[in-house]
Amino acid sequence: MAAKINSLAALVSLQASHHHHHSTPFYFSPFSPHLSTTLTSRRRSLRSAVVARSTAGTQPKAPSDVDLANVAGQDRLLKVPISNIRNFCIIAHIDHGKSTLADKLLQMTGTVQKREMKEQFLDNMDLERERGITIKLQAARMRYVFENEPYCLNLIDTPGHVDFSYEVSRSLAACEGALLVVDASQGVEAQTLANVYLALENNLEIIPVLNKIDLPGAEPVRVSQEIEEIVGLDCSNAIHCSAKEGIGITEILNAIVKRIPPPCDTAERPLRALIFDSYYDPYRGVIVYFRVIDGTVKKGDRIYFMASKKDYFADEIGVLSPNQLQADELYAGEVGYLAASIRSVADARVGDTITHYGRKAENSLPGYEEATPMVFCGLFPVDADKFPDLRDALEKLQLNDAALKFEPETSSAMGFGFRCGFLGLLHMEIIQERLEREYNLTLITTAPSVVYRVNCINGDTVECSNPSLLPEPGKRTSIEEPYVKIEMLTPKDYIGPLMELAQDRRGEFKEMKYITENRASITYELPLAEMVGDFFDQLKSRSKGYASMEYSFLGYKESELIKLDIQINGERVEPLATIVHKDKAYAVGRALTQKLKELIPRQMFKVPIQACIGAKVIASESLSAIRKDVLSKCYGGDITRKKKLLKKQAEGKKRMKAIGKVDVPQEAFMAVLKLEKEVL
Ligand SMILES: Nc1nc2c(ncn2[C@@H]2O[C@H](COP(=O)(O)OP(=O)(O)OP(=O)(O)O)[C@@H](O)[C@H]2O)c(=O)[nH]1
Repeated sequence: MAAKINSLAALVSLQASHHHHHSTPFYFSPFSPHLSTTLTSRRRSLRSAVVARSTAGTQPKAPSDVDLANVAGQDRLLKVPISNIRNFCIIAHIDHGKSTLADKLLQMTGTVQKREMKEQFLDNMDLERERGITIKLQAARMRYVFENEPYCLNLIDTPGHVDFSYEVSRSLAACEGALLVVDASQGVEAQTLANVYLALENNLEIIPVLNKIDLPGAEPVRVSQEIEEIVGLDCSNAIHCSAKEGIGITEILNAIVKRIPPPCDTAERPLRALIFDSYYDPYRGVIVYFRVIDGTVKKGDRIYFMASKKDYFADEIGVLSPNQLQADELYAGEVGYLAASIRSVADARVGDTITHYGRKAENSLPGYEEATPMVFCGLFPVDADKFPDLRDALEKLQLNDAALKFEPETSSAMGFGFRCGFLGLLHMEIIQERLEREYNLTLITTAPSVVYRVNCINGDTVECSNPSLLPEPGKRTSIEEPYVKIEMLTPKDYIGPLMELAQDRRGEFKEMKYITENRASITYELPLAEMVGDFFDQLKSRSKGYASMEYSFLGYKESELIKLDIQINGERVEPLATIVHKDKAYAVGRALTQKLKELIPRQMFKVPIQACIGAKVIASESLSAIRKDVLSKCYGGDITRKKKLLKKQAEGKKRMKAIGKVDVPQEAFMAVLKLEKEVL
């Protein structure tokens, strides 16, 4: 299964994937409720199976029941005293073995069996699996007996990608401890570091785990030292394990019990439960995943969401084993789910606090944030009739994704579409792909853009994410753009090429430290817009795959930016307009016009292709005219070939956008947009 990652996906995919036979997520997809096409019909049956189970309230006949058969009734809910509850998550860099380890923990505790996991959990997240990343998170409750005492271990999963770092921080806040999994044949990576810092901020007990010790190249001692030096974490009692071979799993389970503290017993206080995930289920409304911090919540309770200020009745509550299993009541320290006929995830956002309507908590839990889109692009259906379908699809996706923003946009070239805002590039890529795959829409996507702040002469500051709406030069005094801080971790051999890359992207060098003899950390500040390119691909290729990186948002800074327009046959093509730094305008203009010349089929007349700044043409190409009919080539020839050609032409036509008199194939847009991202 080749991961279909184009440069855009990979670019920000700080951890883009090469997981061809990636094993894992054992969760079902919160992204899968709206299903279409063959790909998803399997998901539908899975989902209804799960729904049927949890609503029927019967003991489901899943393979895990064989193991749990002797654990009757309430015991299936794993009720234990709070002192025997442990809530933890796993922090790991992509590919270091988080999912393999999670699977093993579930198997060893008899929570799920191997077969069930494959069929039931692994198949659920095609999109995630292809990308080899965990997009969204869920939880699983395990029963583990240690020194004759039953324990309830709640594993809360964290998404691995920086676009979702807010979600990561909320799931960490729902735990008392974390396993820090590091590949003993690799070492600490940038992404791991970022999440370790988040865990430390949340006061989590961190258990270092060195995975893949079965590999001949494993160097657990060296990697332990690396963790001690970089993270400052005591690794004298780090656990050596092989998730694949099942070595060290019992030690990990024992360490979870012994080293991670139990939750505080605050069941008497007014209810406060932290939402760490939610997804929209078309049958039951939003399913909310939460950790009870204080108090208790019962089935039927009238609950109140403190940030969205909405109230609902909790029709159903339960635990995740990892299938949903109904319960009557959940206490402080426990992790579970609830359904309350909530119509949109916006009402039950990650990070919000659930309390009782009748006995409200005084303060909500700290850390709630509104989602702020960082990256924008225009989405237009190739077929104009599909505009209402696109709107419906976006509305449905939004039910499940409070971070997705969109508003209608009209463009003379593209017709009706939407300008959409995303948390980051991976998020954007996921939404685009779901629209195409699950809703069968063929879309033209404009180049992703960041949000610029334009200071106008009249004193106003306007936010602009759409290059074609940038106020005229005469009306503005300056433009500010968002900056990020990036930290790259790399073997010392690649320091040069990576610094060159950052410098090319208008990066400002901040610092370099050797973290071990052979590895360095390099910090730069650079414009976010420069990362909305093939930055990550470049980082990987220039370091032969060895470097990793992490970025965080810094704030806005003034830059010398201008708008670059493209004209085809004298007509401005708005979707191809971009905002570029003035020093790059010529190079970008030249590259774009050349690429367009290659991609636009020749017409019956001569077509000039130009790049302009205002009225000034800075690069220009021209497409010469053709006269010959395409069919003349096989005139008198074989009729099936002729039919094929005609059919191909007709198909090509559908995917064309008329720019004035010129038909521009969608491929040209795509290629140019990609190029823009690369050159910019
Ligand atoms: N040799 C060896 N390979 C392992 C071990 N654990 C995991 N792997 C392999 O490493 C690769 C990545 O493992 P995953 O568990 O998918 O990694 P992950 O960190 O969960 O990655 P994401 O889910 O994509 O974030 C897979 O090919 C695993 O089979 C191990 O202990 N030894």
